[in-house]
Amino acid sequence: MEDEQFRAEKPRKSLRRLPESIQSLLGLKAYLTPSWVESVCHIIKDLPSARKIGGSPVKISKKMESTAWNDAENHDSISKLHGEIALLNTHLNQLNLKRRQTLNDFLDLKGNIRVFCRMRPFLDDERYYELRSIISSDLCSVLLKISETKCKKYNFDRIFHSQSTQDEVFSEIEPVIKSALDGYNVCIFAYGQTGTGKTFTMEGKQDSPGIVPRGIEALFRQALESNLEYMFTFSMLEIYMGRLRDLLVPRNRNTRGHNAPCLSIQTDPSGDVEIENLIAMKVSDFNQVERLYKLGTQLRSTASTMSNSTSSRSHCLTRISITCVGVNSRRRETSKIWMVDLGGSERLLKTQASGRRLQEGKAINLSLSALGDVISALQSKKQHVPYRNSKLTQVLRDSLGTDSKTLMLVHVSPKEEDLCETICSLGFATRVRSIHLGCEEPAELRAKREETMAELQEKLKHYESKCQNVQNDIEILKERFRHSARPESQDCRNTETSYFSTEMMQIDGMKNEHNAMDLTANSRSQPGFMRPTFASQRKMGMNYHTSGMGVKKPPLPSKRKSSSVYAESVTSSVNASDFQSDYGSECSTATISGWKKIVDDGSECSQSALECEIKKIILQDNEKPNRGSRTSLSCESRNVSVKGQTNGKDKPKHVNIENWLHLQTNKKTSTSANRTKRVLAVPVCNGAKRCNGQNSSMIHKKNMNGFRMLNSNASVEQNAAAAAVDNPVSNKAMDELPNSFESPAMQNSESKHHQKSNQNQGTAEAKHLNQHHEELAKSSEDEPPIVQIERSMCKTINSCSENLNGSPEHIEGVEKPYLHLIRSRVSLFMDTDSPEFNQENVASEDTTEAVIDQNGENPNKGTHRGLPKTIQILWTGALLGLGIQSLGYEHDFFYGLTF
Ligand SMILES: Nc1ncnc2c1ncn2[C@@H]1O[C@H](COP(=O)(O)OP(=O)(O)OP(=O)(O)O)[C@@H](O)[C@H]1O
Repeated sequence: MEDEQFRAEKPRKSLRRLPESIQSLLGLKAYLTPSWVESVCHIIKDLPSARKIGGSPVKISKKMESTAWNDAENHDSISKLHGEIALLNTHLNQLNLKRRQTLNDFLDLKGNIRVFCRMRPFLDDERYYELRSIISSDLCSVLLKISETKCKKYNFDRIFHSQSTQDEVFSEIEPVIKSALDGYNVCIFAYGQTGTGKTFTMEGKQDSPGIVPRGIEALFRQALESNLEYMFTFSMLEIYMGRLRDLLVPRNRNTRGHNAPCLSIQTDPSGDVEIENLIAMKVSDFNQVERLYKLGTQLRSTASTMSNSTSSRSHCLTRISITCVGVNSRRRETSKIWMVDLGGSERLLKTQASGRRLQEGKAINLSLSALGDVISALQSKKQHVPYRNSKLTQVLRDSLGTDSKTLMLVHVSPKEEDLCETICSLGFATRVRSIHLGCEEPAELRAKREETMAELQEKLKHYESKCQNVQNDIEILKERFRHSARPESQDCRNTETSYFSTEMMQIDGMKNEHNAMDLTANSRSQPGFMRPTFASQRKMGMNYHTSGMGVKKPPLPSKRKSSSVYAESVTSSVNASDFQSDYGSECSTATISGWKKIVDDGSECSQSALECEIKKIILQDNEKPNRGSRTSLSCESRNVSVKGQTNGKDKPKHVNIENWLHLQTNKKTSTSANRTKRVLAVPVCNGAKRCNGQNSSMIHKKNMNGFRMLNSNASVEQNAAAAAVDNPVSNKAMDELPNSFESPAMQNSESKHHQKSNQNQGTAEAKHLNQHHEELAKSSEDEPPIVQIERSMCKTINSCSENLNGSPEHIEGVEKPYLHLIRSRVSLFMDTDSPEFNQENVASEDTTEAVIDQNGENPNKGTHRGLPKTIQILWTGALLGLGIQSLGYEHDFFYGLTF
């Protein structure tokens, strides 16, 4: 019996171990012959399953049995948990739908366009006036003391008196922020006279943050609490004197702002507005937004006025776009919140502004008036809404209307001397409310409305707490799920990609940048008439950042792109390291229809998606959205995009905001260096001494050459700037550079500072320059002969130039007349022949432009044109002569020539 049992056990044991043995042997397969490996593989394939050996079920050991049982149990519990989570999610979605509906009803009753009034307190230096405040208020009305005997009452949706806190103000704002998450466009304005606290309300102070930081914080918090996955992008722009300017791109004064891509407003047939070329940075936490916002506010146009030392001279618009795909109950797939700090309204007669301040004031007043017209038309449900009357209303077109929520905070000053402005502001508010004095809502109706609103508010609270409870349950289940799930399933979960790829938005910027560079490069190789005009270059952002050369270029997008070109640009992935771009374009509304198509099939784009880069649709190859799987993904992947900020595994591949901010900081610090670029065409490169001579025009040309050779080197720019200090022409050019944005005071101080530092650096930099020439010459061994000739010539010129004062006639074996010839030749090489200097030539286009700017014509024009041909002819002739001589035909040749 025992023997039988032993015999029966033995093969079973060895059979059980067989797969393990073979597997371990397979580990050594690198060392075994291929035929052996093949035969072993066949054995594995032919091996009967563990359960059936010899036609009858094999007895499974207790341990295996219990493991299998555990596995099955585990599997059951996991699938049960999965089911429960899915069920709760469905329930949560239903609750959310009800909550959304209730909130919307509540806001509808409150009014989709509401006007609040905020009274500024007396500031420390105004305490003297305190007793003579002209304004008093209750909850919904303001009483303005016009004279000793006359008062005027203005009604609002809510009044914030002078002691109201930022918290109180935000309590009215918070519901509309929720509404934005639900897919409604929201617009919040701060309106008022200069110095009445608009920026204080919107931005706030460190200890009392305003609507923008609170709103953004609330957005992220609410997104976190929700079971949906959101993607946020941040943009900031200003409207200054009727022009749009991206506040996330520092302007370059030297190119008159031409390096920044032109922002243009696009509206699609459905009425959605997009701003072409506006940067939309993907943000996933409050910190990122805060830093971007700081960058934007630093770049905003402000100036000191009689009323406010840091008066905003433009309208500052902050936009948060919220995208949530696959939730049908949401009003829109992408909604946006605009938070607008309007420029201060002012009575120009009173401020006695002149010049630029006057123009700014006029522009602000005009656009405010247009805004008033639009809101008033919307309130009174007019057929025609005059959106087109100003840039401000064009930009906000889709966020001002019955389908969106608009809040306006009108700010007033309590000072008696500001009475006229206060009357104007309150008059504006009345017009915006479209409720004429005496035509207020009857008390009975109002009471009924308030009653319904209170009911809705209760209902809303109920739904919110229910949603919160369900959300908590889901979290608990998820936690259990995480614990009980096996590593494989966790791996599976980890590989689930978030719908919103981390690169999504920023990469488009890169692509746009690359395309822009590509266009620039291509356009250079095209004949002049085929190149895009300057205006169209700006529109495409082509002349922005020509410095980022050497980047692999995608195909040139044509004006009317074929769908295949677009599909390529949409789906190709971009390396993190490629991120050199610092701007991107936002999808214009023309592309929206195309976008939807791409989201569906990931490869096609309709013809309507032309003229601008598709920003939102650029996904990694492996991250094409799968709409069908959205519901299941949303639950888990939310951790990646919103919650999992600290999750190492889910870290974004690009720290784009870091890059961006770094780039912007660099750009800001290099603004002065850029400025010198524009005067680089002006004399002196090799030492400031040479500038003083009377041959300034000749030296001018020489230094153009020197600059081109080393243009990319920052020290050269400084050197040239140092040289420019000695040259009155260049200084004049520098001072005369038009600056449509910065205040003259700023320009002067910057310019002075710059000149001073350059003077100090001049001599040292000149030495450095020469050293650099030497280094370049040393590193030229592997170069083509033509480049080597250039280098040796440059070297000679430099050494000649250094000795110019000591030995004017004959230097290092080069006679002075030939020196100019060599220089001219070098310049020719650099202009046309040497591929090495192409980049520098690109950058030096500005230089030429600067020279044209100063003198009205290009001094280089025609100077060298005839010379190369003459030299070439002479050189060819000499070679020919030598050849003929060596052949012994010189007599015949010259004899023939005489005839
Ligand atoms: N509610 C308030 N509580 C305390 N200080 C306030 C309040 N409102 C405004 N201030 C102060 O008043 C001054 C002017 O405010 P602010 O710069 O916000 O005005 P503004 O309307 O934005 O002006 P401008 O239109 O010229 O930009 C600031 O010093 C600000 O701190």
